[in-house]
Amino acid sequence: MSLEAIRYRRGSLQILNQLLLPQQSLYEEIGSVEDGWRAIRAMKVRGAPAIAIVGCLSLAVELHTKGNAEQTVGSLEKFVGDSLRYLESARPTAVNMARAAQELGHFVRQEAKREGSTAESLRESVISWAEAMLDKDLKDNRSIGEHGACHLLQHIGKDKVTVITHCNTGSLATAGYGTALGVIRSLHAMGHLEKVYCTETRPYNQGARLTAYELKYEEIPACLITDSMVAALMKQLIGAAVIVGADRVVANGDTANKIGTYQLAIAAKYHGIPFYVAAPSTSCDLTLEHGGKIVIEERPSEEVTHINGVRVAAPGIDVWNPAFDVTPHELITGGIITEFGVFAPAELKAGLTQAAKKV
Ligand SMILES: CSC[C@H]1O[C@H](OP(=O)(O)O)[C@H](O)[C@@H]1O
Repeated sequence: MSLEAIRYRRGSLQILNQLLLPQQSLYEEIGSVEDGWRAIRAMKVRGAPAIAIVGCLSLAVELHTKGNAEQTVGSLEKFVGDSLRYLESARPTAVNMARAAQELGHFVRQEAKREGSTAESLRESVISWAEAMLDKDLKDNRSIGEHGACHLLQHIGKDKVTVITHCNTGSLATAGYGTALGVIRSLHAMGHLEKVYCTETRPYNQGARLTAYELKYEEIPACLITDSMVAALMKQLIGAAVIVGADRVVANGDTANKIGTYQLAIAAKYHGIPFYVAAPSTSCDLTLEHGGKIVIEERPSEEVTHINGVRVAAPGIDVWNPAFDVTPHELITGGIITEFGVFAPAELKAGLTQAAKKV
């Protein structure tokens, strides 16, 4: 069984504090929307899908444990709407929390208008909606794993595939199994994975601290490299592919992902290595026509100048610390792997629109 970033039962939400991994494996209670916002902002929990799931479940837990008899349908509807907008503000780039806020907000407005709706029935509906996100994300990730593994085997032309991946897109970024790491898990389970090279992913070190941890935990053949080693590695690889996750894939296929993804894509293009993005449709935002519209989160300079609280940079030096960059769709040469299948960037919008009609 893979690691659990999120532990939930009705009335209780715990998150694995990822700032402490791999040295310490400690779960923390999330008892309210405020707790959820703080944990997401501090990156105790991170990863586009996990952010949305923890955000919505923090609301579910607060509704279950602090809901009161004085609440009316109107006051509850307002509380849910205000809470969702607040949770969206924790981190702006990943679209999943914003999508969940929009969809859950629409659901609540519809439920509130329903004949016979009560505060209790509305509270129950919101909690169930949030709880359903866990199973859906896990199901989506297994489908992404299957579609991605099959596509790679058909197109890489080798019985065993070597994969380069960036950041963390596994069970620690989702409800389980992972997106890009889900494809890696599927290739490994099918006996078609040669090796995974995971980048350390400065400055938060999701690769060295989280992806390496997941891969070693499951004894998946892996090798850790620094971000600066990627091009030199690519020069010597045969039968390789790059698979990364996404925080926001927009209508033309441009993709916001962890800082460093863009240069990985440039190096892959130069070396003729197919570059894939693995993302559920919940990480796609078809309302934005291109990547120039994506807001890129900038984080505290201490994340660059310090590691585990120890200063590694000269005092007083200026720092630029964007958490993400945008990879243009032209560099996503392998395709975009979703739970509905693998799409070329130009096919994504039509493919997801068509798939959504069948759901
Ligand atoms: C399946 S997670 C997608 C995405 O989220 C990560 O960012 P962060 O660790 O800052 O939340 C990274 O960009 C992953 O690729």
